[in-house]
Amino acid sequence: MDNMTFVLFGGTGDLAKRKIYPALFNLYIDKKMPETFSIIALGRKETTHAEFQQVVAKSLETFSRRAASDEAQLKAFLETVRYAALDAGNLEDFNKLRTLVEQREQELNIPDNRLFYLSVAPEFFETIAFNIKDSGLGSTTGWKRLVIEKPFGRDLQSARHLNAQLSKAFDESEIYRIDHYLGKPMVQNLEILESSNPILKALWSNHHIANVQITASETVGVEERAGYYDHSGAIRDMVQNHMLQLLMMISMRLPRKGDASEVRMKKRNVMESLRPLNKETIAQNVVRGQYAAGEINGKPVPAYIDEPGVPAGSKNDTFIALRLWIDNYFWSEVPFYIRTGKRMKEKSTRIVIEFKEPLKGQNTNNDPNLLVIEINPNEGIFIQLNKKDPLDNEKLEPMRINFYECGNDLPEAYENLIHDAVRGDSTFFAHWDEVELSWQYVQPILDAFEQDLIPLSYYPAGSNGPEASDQLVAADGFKWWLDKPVEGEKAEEKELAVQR
Ligand SMILES: NC(=O)C1=CN([C@@H]2O[C@H](COP(=O)(O)OP(=O)(O)OC[C@H]3O[C@@H](n4cnc5c(N)ncnc54)[C@H](OP(=O)(O)O)[C@@H]3O)[C@@H](O)[C@H]2O)C=CC1
Ligand SMILES: O=C1O[C@H](COP(=O)(O)O)[C@@H](O)[C@H](O)[C@H]1O
Repeated sequence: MDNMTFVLFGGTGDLAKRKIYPALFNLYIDKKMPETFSIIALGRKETTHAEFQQVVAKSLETFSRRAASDEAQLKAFLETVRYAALDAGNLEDFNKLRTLVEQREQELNIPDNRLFYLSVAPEFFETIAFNIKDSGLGSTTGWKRLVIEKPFGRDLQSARHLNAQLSKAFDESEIYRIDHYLGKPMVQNLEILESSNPILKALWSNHHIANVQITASETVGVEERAGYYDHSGAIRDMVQNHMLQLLMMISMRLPRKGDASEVRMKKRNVMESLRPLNKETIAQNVVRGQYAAGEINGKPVPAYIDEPGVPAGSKNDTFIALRLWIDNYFWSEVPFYIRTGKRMKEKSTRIVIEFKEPLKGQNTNNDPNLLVIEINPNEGIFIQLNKKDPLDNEKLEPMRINFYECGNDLPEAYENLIHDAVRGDSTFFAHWDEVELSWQYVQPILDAFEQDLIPLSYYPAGSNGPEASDQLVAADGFKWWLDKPVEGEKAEEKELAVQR
């Protein structure tokens, strides 16, 4: 791994403290950082290097999953950190930053390989990229990389504009767009699961798969983020990026583990094969929801509309369900369902693959075979098969074979992604083609919401979403799998003697 400098814009921010310093530190402890590296943190206020190293120490103490083996190890890590005051719009600050970066490169005798991490509000992305260029910070003889946080635009047009601007300072191969779902260990497992297991590979198509369900449900509400969320909604916050990335990862067909360019091509193929939505089809395929008052874990919670900072009469979407079709050789006729929402019954990100019933029409009443990939908060895989009921020879009953990734000491998404960016592997970052095609796919939905063409369905907080979402799936003869029953509702599924 090349020795390098990690320049962190937004080094005083929430994300830096909660995720980025802990990730860098954990990688350092696990010997996954280059032998010699320099970290330069940036914020607007003046602070000394020593004072800021204590800020980092505090963030590690609070948020790191790993502890230093001794004082010397912690001290050595903190010693890599320097702080500089910088305003994104002030070129002179960038000139001073260049001097500091070069000075550290000389002190540490490392080449001018520079990774610029933009952990700042999106309004600063373009300005910072330009000032990196104009100050000469980006004119390296070594490599340079730009790691950029979400959101990448707020619609197709603004995303295209942002990309065109960034491209003036960085090549596409140098831009690493973070989608933290791509850093989740189970998501990074998806390509391996298909490409290295002949059993699954043989079944991975419309011959055997009846439908695919991708759920990301949360119990939290809008929290203190109404200012952002009310202009974003679940469609921009979750669907355009995380949910479509999960769709690409589960449906791309890789003959073997691919490198970044193969994965990128396969993901693009999926997005190009998505059947576009239009004014005629959109209402049958999209459910827009918003939470009403309800209960989460036995505690009453307010409706979205009554949350602090939410404007009166807001029709913002806190829930989306979608039916999508991938019109290619492998997936034609297989519905993919996506569902995500806030204030739902449980926190769960999972993918359920329902297999076709081979004896369809013969009245077997078997439960279908399922392959379930649990992404969050548990990481695991289970397969549902059928077996004979030992007490009744005539009866079949479902059984589940479970695998759970154990240990709570697994690397976090940010750790995986920062490790990849430092190594120069962009496989698990969102490439421009995918981002553009994702915006292209959701744009008609944004327009329909804007024009109020899709009814807003309300759902009680603590439920599994609006009824319209169940109807979307039921219309094709399916149901959402594994939903926890809500209070007072009869469990549809027999409780299985399995540890879940
Ligand atoms: N926090 C999170 O969990 C997540 C955040 N993100 C994304 O990460 C980015 C950062 O978010 P977050 O850390 O929460 O934001 P914060 O508001 O906590 O931090 C913003 C950072 O930007 C700096 N900043 C503000 N104005 C300027 C300026 N004019 N010039 C230079 N620096 C400036 C602030 O420095 P100062 O000390 O001077 O105020 C601070 O370091 C955003 O794009 C967000 O969407 C993505 C996923 C999750
Ligand atoms: O990006 C975001 O993701 C979180 C959910 O992430 P998870 O890792 O907890 O599943 C979501 O709460 C937030 O609104 C969104 O911006």
